[in-house]
Amino acid sequence: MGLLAPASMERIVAARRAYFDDGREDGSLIDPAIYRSWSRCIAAARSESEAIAFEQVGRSRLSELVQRNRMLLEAGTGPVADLEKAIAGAGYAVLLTDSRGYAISVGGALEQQHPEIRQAIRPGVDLSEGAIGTSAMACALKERRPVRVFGPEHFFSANKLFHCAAAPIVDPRGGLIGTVDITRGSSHADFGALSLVTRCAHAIEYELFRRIPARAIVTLAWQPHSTEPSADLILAFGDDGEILATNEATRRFMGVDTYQIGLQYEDLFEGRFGTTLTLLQGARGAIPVQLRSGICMYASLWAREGQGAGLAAPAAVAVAGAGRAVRLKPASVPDTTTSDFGDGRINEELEIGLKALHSGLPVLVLGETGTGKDVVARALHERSTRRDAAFVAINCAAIPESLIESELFGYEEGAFTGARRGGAAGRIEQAGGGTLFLDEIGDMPLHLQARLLRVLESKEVSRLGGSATQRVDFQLVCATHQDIEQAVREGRFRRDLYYRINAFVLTLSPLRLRPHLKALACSILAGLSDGARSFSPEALERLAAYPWPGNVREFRNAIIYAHAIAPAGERIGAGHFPRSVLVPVLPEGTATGGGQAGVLASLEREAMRRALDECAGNVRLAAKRLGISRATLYRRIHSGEV
Ligand SMILES: Nc1ncnc2c1ncn2[C@@H]1O[C@H](COP(=O)(O)OP(=O)(O)OP(=O)(O)O)[C@@H](O)[C@H]1O
Repeated sequence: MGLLAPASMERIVAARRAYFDDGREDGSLIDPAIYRSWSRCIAAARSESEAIAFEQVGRSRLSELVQRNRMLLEAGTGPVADLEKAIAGAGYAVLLTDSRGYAISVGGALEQQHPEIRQAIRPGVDLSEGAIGTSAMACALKERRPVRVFGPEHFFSANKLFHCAAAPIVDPRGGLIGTVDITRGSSHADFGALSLVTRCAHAIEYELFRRIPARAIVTLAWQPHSTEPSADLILAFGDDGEILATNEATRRFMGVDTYQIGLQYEDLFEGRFGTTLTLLQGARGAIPVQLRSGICMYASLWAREGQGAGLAAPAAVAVAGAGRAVRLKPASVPDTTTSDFGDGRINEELEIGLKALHSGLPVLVLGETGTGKDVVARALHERSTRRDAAFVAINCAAIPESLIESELFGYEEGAFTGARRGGAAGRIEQAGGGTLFLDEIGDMPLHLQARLLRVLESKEVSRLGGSATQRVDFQLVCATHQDIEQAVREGRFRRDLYYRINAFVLTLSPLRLRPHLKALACSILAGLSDGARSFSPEALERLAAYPWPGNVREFRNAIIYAHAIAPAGERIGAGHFPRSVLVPVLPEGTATGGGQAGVLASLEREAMRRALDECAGNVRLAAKRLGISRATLYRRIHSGEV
């Protein structure tokens, strides 16, 4: 059917009779979506000659509808006004419906419509298939695609006056949230109606994208110079490269349920998120990126109002009232400068860690992946006397071994092929006066461990290819998820360096062993919603019952997800969490081994099975989603536990 000119009304009327009298279908004349709708109406024992009442909900239901769909209404304001302007001369009324088919905003050329149409197009009228039979909005909602419905294509003869076209509106997480529809009493020269509603729906979807508290919104295109966002794939990334949202085109193109929690940049692209982001920030236009499937595309930062280029600066933007943008605290990064870290024991240890740093001793932070080692390192810096100087973080596992030496120690001009003219300072030099954070120090190559030890002991650094030394003064924080004592025993980590960096060890326990999960959940939610939202008691119970193999990272992502999908103004309930979190809570002692440990083990197995299920058996993706290593997941599968 697509965007063809309307078929003549007589032929449509004849095709309708052929269906109603003999069940014959003509898919070349009538959209199969309409046949499917007719068949549902017949199955519901409706008769085409029934009278239809376009009933409006009462005032309090209407204000509830408006409140529940506030986000859609706000995002729709601009695009709908543009659409109304574009079609003012063509006599169309324009309306938005919610996901159930209730009209939530109406406008356009209402006064030009027949009284029957005006009666239907009022806010709060139920325009779902169950109420008014086949219509463009009902078909668009059912089929998740734009649909046009001419007069006699409506199931009820009483609606043959209406000629309408509607397109579904999908939110950035893939949820169907409503439709935009144009309706009028004449079918004359209806070219372009479908295309117009489709463009308006896309414009609303882009508006919704703008409101995501993302670290970066990236568009992908085939050519380096594409400027038309509607042709692009769009992805929103969180601070750690987690995928917060994608548009429908991306979901279809990537063939993955990208709005499911847990997918990271690295699951879809070659290379690391941090590196790509740095390149994007430095680039004037698009940069080439490679998908894991081998396909090459061009990525650009999506410029958003009031922001440079697709970067949600340190502060995120949310919307208050009628489209007014307000600044919030960073969406996901805890406020590390306050004394409350969401956990009493960690707060106390941080205080001791600070004293160690102030006495010139290093701090070593240990913990499983995602427990917050990076956050703790930053908190130490921000609360220390050196907070006004640089915080220089280097991830020893992320930098190729061939580059780590020059990264850390810097180099002189001519030190190696490609060395910059004038040389470059290393990260250690850059940390002068401030804090050097060596993340994943357990992965540092042995030969560099010796050099690092010399720097720590002498407080002097010499650049690669140079002989001069320079005094450096920094406070040192290191972190690793490795069992570093084991690494020392196995000779993978130098014992002398270990003793040099472990003056004070701050161990972050896995989330499943922390007693204050609910308080942490509330503090993360307060940061996201500026204190405006809360959890239901069941939601808090569910959070406390899940084993969180991905630790705070997975926990925080689940809360961001629930905050995004729970309707505005509603408390966050257990049902708003991602599927993987909704594991059944087993009564104590029912799992193998009995007792709390047995229950935890059983929940862990359940979480692993679910993750494997949701990732269609892809162990790499499932391990990533769970925040555990691939080797661990393979081991659990092969041992028959999962
Ligand atoms: N106390 C906290 N409150 C809110 N969010 C937190 C807290 N601790 C950690 N997070 C969040 O959890 C995520 C993981 O934290 P972080 O990167 O510090 O963990 P990590 O232990 O360094 O992980 P990895 O070993 O994988 O690098 C981050 O997005 C961080 O913002």
